[in-house]
Amino acid sequence: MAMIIGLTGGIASGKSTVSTILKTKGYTIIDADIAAREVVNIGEDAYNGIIEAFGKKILLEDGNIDRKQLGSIVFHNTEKRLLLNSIVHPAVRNYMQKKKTEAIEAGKQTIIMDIPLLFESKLTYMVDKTILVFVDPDIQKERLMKRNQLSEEDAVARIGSQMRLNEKIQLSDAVIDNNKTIEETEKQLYNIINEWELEP
Ligand SMILES: CC(C)(COP(=O)(O)OP(=O)(O)OC[C@H]1O[C@@H](n2cnc3c(N)ncnc32)[C@H](O)[C@@H]1O)[C@@H](O)C(=O)NCCC(=O)NCCS
Ligand SMILES: Nc1ncnc2c1ncn2[C@@H]1O[C@H](COP(=O)(O)OP(=O)(O)OP(=O)(O)O)[C@@H](O)[C@H]1O
Repeated sequence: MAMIIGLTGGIASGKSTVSTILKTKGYTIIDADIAAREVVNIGEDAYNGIIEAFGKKILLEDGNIDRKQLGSIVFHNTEKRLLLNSIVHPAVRNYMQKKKTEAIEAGKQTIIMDIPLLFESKLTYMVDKTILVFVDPDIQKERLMKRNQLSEEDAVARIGSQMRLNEKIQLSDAVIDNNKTIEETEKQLYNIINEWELEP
């Protein structure tokens, strides 16, 4: 029976950093952010839904969604963010479920589902256990600003749109403190893998 692990954490907390380590160890990763990009490709259902809801003004010259523009709208307007979620999340759930079934049929013993909004979107029914990657708020903001070239205001708006860290810590089966070096993070990850006897 495959063990399904939910990997989550606030924006820029280090989920992709941890999932990359897992991938190099041969684990199967199903990434919700990739799913959310796939389902809004030109011609996909969510693509048409976004244009209906936000108008063609959020398209680039080549017809693709202008992510920067859409992000600047939804992270400063809760109603618009929830509207976007209502369009994209059902398609993301279907995509993730399909990939999970494929991985189980392929005989994978452990499947990692990297889902930023695992708790916010109440998706814990999809997984057996959860790992939370966390950082202190000031480090999170600094890393997000640096990685995405965001202003402090935009970084704070994105961080503020997600569940509070202490709530997520309560809900998680294991936590990884990603405030220090990546080597330190790796050690905590290996402890969890050994304790839970996770095989790829
Ligand atoms: C708003 C969009 C266009 C911004 O795109 P952009 O390329 O700037 O960000 P990207 O998609 O890489 O997301 C980066 C991070 O932002 C956070 N985030 C993204 N969407 C949301 C959201 N609706 N609510 C809260 N946080 C979010 C997550 O931590 C995510 O890992 C895009 O994030 C999007 O379509 N969001 C809606 C779908 C969604 O909720 N994705 C999150 C994972 S399911
Ligand atoms: N321990 C660390 N020390 C220094 N920088 C780090 C560390 N962990 C992650 N980073 C950097 O912080 C940024 C955010 O990390 P990462 O992209 O893994 O977060 P994430 O949780 O996947 O973000 P998102 O919510 O956007 O998916 C990246 O630029 C990454 O290189």
